[in-house]
Amino acid sequence: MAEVLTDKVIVITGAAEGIGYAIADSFLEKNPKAVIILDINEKLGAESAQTLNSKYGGNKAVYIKCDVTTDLEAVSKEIFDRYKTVDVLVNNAGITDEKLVRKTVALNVTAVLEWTFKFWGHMRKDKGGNGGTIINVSSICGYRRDQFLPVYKATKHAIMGFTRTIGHTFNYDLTGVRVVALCPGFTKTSLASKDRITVDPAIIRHYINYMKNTCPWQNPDSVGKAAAEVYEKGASGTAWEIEGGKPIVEVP
Ligand SMILES: NC(=O)c1ccc[n+]([C@@H]2O[C@H](COP(=O)([O-])OP(=O)(O)OC[C@H]3O[C@@H](n4cnc5c(N)ncnc54)[C@H](O)[C@@H]3O)[C@@H](O)[C@H]2O)c1
Ligand SMILES: CCCCC[C@H](O)/C=C/[C@H]1C=CC(=O)[C@@H]1CCCCCCC(=O)O
Repeated sequence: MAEVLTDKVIVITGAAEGIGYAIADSFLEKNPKAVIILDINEKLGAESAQTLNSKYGGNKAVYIKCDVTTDLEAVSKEIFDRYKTVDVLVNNAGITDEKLVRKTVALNVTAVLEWTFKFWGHMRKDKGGNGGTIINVSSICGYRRDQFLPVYKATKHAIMGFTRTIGHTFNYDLTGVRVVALCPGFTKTSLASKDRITVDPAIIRHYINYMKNTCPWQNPDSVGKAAAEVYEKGASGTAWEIEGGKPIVEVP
């Protein structure tokens, strides 16, 4: 049976812009109780919540300033105190920076694991929780093979292994918490904009050709809609590709 977002309390990390914002927008269409936007960008976070509230009414979008690499304890406590029950967590915040290995691993991997465990603990039916869903944003870089972005690829592969294990049927049957991965292809956001390229200069020419000739780009809205579909039908431990705005496909 399809899961529904109606009346759910949803937390999305890195949702001030880009894919996280598009997921917030698409989930608000389904009439949830609240969508909590966590982001380090205070100005954009507040503006984004305001834009979404103007669009949907009801002040359901709420911005809380948060660096997911340092603020887990304080912010999760604030959320649990205020809302009592959280039904959905989307671990979306992420970066590509091939030069800052520790920062990239801290955000793309360590934070995702720690936020998952905190909310998994809160949601676990066998520990008195109500069950729930955790969506981890990986990437096509979580399973594709090419010569680019080794650091970023390592982090997104890690998210695939983690999600498939913690979301394994055994763990789902034990806890009632669903954990799934979303794997977008190239999506027009700040993360993928050329002025932020940190790729080795020796391969940059190949990278630009690759981007020009091989990459079906999509808008963040396609990923937002895909996330709602994955929420509705994705079994625990599965991963879903969304590339070029085409229909979602389960990653084998
Ligand atoms: N854009 C793509 O092509 C693409 C493709 C596949 C997967 N992804 C993944 O999607 C996710 C979102 O990427 P995007 O393209 O929307 O990026 P983006 O840069 O447009 O947005 C990322 C958001 O995360 C926030 N953020 C950064 N560090 C943070 C921190 N420490 N704590 C809290 N918030 C923080 C930023 O302020 C920003 O609002 C990432 O995990 C990325 O790896 C992106
Ligand atoms: C050198 C890059 C070649 C691209 C090959 C790679 O398989 C593709 C990666 C993008 C597709 C989905 C993503 O998450 C990825 C987002 C790409 C963002 C690129 C930003 C590069 C940077 O800022 O260092």
